[in-house]
Amino acid sequence: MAQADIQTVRTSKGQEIKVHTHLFINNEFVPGNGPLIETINPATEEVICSVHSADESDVNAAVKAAKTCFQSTWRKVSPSEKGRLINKLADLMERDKDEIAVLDALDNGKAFTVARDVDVTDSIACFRYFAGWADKIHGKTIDTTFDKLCYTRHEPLGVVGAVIPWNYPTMMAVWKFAPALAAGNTIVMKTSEITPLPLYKFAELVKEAGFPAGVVNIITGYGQTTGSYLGCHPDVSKMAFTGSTVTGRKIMESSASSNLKKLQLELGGKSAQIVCADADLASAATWACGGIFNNHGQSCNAGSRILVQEDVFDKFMELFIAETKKLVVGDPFDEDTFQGPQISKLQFDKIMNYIKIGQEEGAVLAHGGKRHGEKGYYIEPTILTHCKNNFRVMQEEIFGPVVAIATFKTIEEAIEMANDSEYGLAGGVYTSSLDTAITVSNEMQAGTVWVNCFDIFDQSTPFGGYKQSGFGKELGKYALQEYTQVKVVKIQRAGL
Ligand SMILES: NC(=O)C1=CN([C@@H]2O[C@H](COP(=O)(O)OP(=O)(O)OC[C@H]3O[C@@H](n4cnc5c(N)ncnc54)[C@H](O)[C@@H]3O)[C@@H](O)[C@H]2O)C=CC1
Ligand code: BAL
Repeated sequence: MAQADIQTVRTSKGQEIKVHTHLFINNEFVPGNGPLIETINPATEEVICSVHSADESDVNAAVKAAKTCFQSTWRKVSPSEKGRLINKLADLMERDKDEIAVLDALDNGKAFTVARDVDVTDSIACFRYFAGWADKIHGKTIDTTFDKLCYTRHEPLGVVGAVIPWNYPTMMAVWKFAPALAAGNTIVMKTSEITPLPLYKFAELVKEAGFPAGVVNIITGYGQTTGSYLGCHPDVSKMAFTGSTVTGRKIMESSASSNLKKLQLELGGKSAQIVCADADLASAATWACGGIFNNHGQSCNAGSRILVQEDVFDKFMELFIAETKKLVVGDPFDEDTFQGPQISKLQFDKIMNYIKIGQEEGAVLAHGGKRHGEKGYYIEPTILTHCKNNFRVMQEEIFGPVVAIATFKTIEEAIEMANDSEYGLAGGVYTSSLDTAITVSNEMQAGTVWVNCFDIFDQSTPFGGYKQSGFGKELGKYALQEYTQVKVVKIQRAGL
């Protein structure tokens, strides 16, 4: 398994970056004992480099570092100092924004401009938001009887384990790091084995910012081994997970069979975008197009079902197809690229198969449907119309640039169709009626509802699912509850 830590990687434009490929434990880059994992450039199908992975002994070492640091150091660091360190990390990310974005784009295939201006920019804002919370987390006194003093303390959990997916390699990590650290926890993060590179750059910045050794530990490896060791570890107090519903269940099983660790699961989705006849259709077409095709359709909240009121179906489709035709598919490092390749051959094949399944079920292929180019896992933005809600393409998460469109007659019918799903992550409604907007927002079984917009995030607003899209909230003040536990202290006053 001997491989030097630092490897040089190259973009399609000839830019060279040096990256760490060893595990980051206790503020040091150390070789892993698991198998070397090749990470593939989805735009070229070629190997970028190999990274070390963590076996059980490495996971144990990372958890031990996090536990020791929590007990001996981190819990004694003042909240304002924690906030200062988190802000410092945000400053360093700002300085090295382009380099992190290059690694996000190279490893994941997303457009470099999107990685820089959305993923990394929003991640920096997320750190700054939670840095501000670090010294504002506190309990309260509760009056009970005259002879007692009662108060609550919002205490950290200890060692947090985190497992993240490949669709937002930097942002999904930061959504967990920021509240976990602000609330006073230490953390062991397992990156996706498919996109390990950006977080090793980030690890360098953790050390440079001056975090004590062991506060942040970053490892990679396969889910069924490395991820499972972390999920089963008795010294991990909580697992924060983003990924598939199938894996979410496994993480629950790991918790149940080990120490009943607290869980936060952000899982799959099949979010509906409802287009009402009274909507501004041009605006709806623009938002709905981004709502499904942003990040190549590889978002848990992707608006992958569009429900259109039947009177305006033809007009909406004309506008929606025109918007879709504007999307530039190509090399992630071209300035005007909107959509790069899908993440892997596995995902490419899965998505192409769904396009076939949809047509076999009776959907009409209104746009796209084919591979784009000859090299790389590129798929044309694809529109399937005349779908019924029981079609597999309307019920199953495709996680690609494929939208399934159906029509409805009444708002009640649209709400019923939107809610006829095992998922409940998000949804949207386009209407000019305030009353319809409120009715649909109230009735939709989803953790986020967008009105006359879609896929808008802010670090101050919570995000998380209903039903089989998981539980627990990321972002906003709500996220702090996920990383703290409440203790009540009851003091008997002497002589009373
Ligand atoms: N909600 C979301 O943001 C995401 C949803 N997905 C969905 O999942 C499908 C499959 O994609 P995958 O990459 O296979 O997702 P996945 O859920 O298997 O992988 C996500 C992460 O979980 C880890 N993992 C896998 N098994 C584990 C286990 N037993 N214990 C602990 N960690 C484990 C993986 O190593 C990775 O880091 C996609 O087609 C998509 O539908 C995938 C990625 C993100
Ligand atoms: N769109 C950000 C959340 C996610 O897809 O995982």
